[in-house]
Amino acid sequence: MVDCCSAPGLLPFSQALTKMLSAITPVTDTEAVPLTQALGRVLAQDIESPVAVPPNDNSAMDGYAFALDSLTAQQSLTLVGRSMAGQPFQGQCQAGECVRIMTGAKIPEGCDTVEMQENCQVQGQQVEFLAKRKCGDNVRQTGEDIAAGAVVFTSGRSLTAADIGVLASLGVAEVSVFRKLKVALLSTGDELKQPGQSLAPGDIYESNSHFLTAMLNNLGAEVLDFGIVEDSEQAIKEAFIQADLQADAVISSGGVSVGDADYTKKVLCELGDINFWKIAMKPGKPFAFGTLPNSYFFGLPGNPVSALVTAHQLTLPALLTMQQVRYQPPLLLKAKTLSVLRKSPGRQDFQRGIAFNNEQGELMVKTTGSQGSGILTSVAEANCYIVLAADSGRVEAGESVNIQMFDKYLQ
Ligand SMILES: Nc1nc2c(c(=O)[nH]1)N[C@H]1C(S)=C(S)[C@@H](COP(=O)(O)OP(=O)(O)OC[C@H]3O[C@@H](n4cnc5c(N)ncnc54)[C@H](O)[C@@H]3O)O[C@H]1N2
Ligand code: MOO
Repeated sequence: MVDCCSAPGLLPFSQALTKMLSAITPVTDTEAVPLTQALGRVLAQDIESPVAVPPNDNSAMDGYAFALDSLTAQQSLTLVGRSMAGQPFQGQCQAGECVRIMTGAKIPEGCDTVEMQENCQVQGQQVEFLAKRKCGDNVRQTGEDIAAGAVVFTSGRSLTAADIGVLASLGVAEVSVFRKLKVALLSTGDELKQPGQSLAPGDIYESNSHFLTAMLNNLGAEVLDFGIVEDSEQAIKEAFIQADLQADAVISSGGVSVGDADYTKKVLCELGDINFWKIAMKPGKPFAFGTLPNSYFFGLPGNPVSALVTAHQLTLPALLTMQQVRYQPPLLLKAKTLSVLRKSPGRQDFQRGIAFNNEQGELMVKTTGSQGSGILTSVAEANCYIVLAADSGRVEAGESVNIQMFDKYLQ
């Protein structure tokens, strides 16, 4: 732990992230939820498939099922019955015979191949096959998606819409998930008013808790809104104590810099510990991370873009780790920049960009314009970060840069 009153140098972004994630102990309590409530929840069990998917060999086409051996002998087979999805053919298909079959219907005993009806000519009970087929054509094999007993998902997976479909296909009706995180939000600043209130001279509307609530909703956390806290040491202390009693994580914004009304770090030091403060990133330099007696503490800078970027790049991975989700570094893509990107060496930049394909199909990126920490529209207009290494300087148009596409938490 650093002494909060000392002035440490700027911690490189990747070191800050590693330090923070390694300090976190995840929640362990679990609960059972039905599939309808499982989206975005984190699995607390491995899922072993109780069945094969599909459970039977079945047809991929509407047409006729037969044994390929029959067809090599003659091009025309005798129709002996019908197999529908949910109403399989009951008998045994013999050599020289075929069965009318619909997509998804069970392949009859004695058949191994299906021909689509467009390649068949039917006259009475005789079906003529017009094309050549290989054994197994148009047959979906038992267990070709999932074998019975296979481990489909492991604990720590955040469930997506597709995952919920897969679980349903296994017949799983309810899953064990880790409990939701309780996250307290508070915004410090005498100048802040909530939307809907009127502004006095010098006031501004409070925006940080609003996008943070939206991001936390996307994460599936329970938000405890502690509202606006005045710029006084006592008020901030009382709010931190209350928030810490109720939440797993406390997120504040504002008051982490060096101004006369910046009490966040001081109070954190009195009540708990600062793990680190000040990161070599732009925006977001004065981000602070630490612990309160019962919770983790994330001190976001007040500037809205700085608060949003640090919440997304640092607090979110920490919350996911608390929630037992395995950390996966974001995917970086190479894009050619259309714009000149101004940058001075020293901090890792998370500039906001718009990625697109040009007429040649190349991945391009352009800046959203002014990158000031108060220009929140620079994030709203963007679909990606342009990530520039701490030691890099200005980037010329036409150069290749790393971009990180925005993920579901920002959408
Ligand atoms: N002398 C120095 N001054 C500053 C430094 C520095 O190193 N030395 N760092 C700058 C950087 S970088 C940032 S980022 C900011 C962070 O300051 P604070 O975290 O103390 O934030 P505040 O001063 O409270 O507010 C900054 C700015 O953001 C507005 N704000 C605050 N909360 C909200 C909210 N919930 N919704 C909307 N807007 C909010 C506030 O009105 C200010 O305009 O410090 C620099 N200064
Ligand atoms: O870190 Mo501040 O976010 O540069 O404005």
